[in-house]
Amino acid sequence: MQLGVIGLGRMGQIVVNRVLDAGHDVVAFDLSEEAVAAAADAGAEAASSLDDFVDRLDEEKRIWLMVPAGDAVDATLDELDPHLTDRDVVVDGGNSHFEQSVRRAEATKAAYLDCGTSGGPAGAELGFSLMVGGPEWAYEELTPVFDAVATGPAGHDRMGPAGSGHYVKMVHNGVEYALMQAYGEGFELLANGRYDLDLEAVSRTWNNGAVIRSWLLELCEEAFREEGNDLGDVADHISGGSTGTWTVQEALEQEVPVPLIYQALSERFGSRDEARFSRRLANRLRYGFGRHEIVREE
Ligand SMILES: NC(=O)C1=CN([C@@H]2O[C@H](COP(=O)(O)OP(=O)(O)OC[C@H]3O[C@@H](n4cnc5c(N)ncnc54)[C@H](O)[C@@H]3O)[C@@H](O)[C@H]2O)C=CC1
Ligand SMILES: O=C(CO)[C@H](O)[C@H](O)COP(=O)(O)O
Repeated sequence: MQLGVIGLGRMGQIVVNRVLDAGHDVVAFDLSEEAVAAAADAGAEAASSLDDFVDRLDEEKRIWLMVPAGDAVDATLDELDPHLTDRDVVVDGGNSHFEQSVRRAEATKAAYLDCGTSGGPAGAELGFSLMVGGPEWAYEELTPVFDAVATGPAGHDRMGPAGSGHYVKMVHNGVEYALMQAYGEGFELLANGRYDLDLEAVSRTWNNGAVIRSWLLELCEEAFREEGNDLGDVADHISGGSTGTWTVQEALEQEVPVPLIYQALSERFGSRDEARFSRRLANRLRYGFGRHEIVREE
């Protein structure tokens, strides 16, 4: 089978490598010439432009987009669309908002699969978990590619119609935020608690048979091993946040309570402002109502 891949960054390069390793052919394009050269080194056919990319594809085109979510997806689809027919299949493997995916699926001539991808760059070895939405025939047509990119046949499934793949991935990310918050709070208590603990040893012990073992906990173990028990100079600042925001927005719309996910998102936003206004105001108000000493910046 032949697959065209557009977007050859951290994730797209893994898609290319895994599809090649499974014995398929890959045509690769990226705005970055270095990224295209790296894909060519791995065995892909290099495309020098989007027109060149389309020319190199078989008549029935199978295309995987792994570009940043948002404008890059629309820009790529706008350029591709004049070359597409209803026998072609386009997969968006990025973290697009599910409503954008529904809109794109309606707008493009090709069959459109929205594919939530989990596993991060660490998925290079193991393969990813893929949550796919869109037409059944297109999902079945792309199954050999999904088998290769995922951990195997059990690592992907069709969630439902257009948008459902990215919807499930959005909720996955909300859960990811809440789990990180829970581990963070537990380790913060251990770090400031009654015993002088080796947090790498705690996470290693938990990772071996404990109820709360998980990949995120393995990453906690790695973090304490590599950064030290106090996390060294790792700053109090959490970037990202868009997928968690979408999850909370959707929960509000559906009137489903998600307090843990909301709290985790809120902590993330709070971490970007070292001198939180709300904390400073509370500091001043305690003086107002109780004449508690105002703590001033040094
Ligand atoms: N990094 C991660 O852990 C995960 C990322 N994702 C999603 O996968 C998608 C890609 O992420 P990464 O690989 O991490 O990003 P990246 O920034 O490493 O790579 C993006 C690549 O797309 C290329 N690109 C941008 N606009 C383009 C265009 N118009 N035409 C052709 N190439 C273009 C860039 O040159 C770059 O090589 C994003 O939607 C991201 O949210 C999903 C799951 C995990
Ligand atoms: O999807 C992911 C992990 O599952 C990506 O790492 C993503 O970047 C996380 O989303 P955000 O930056 O919105 O927190």
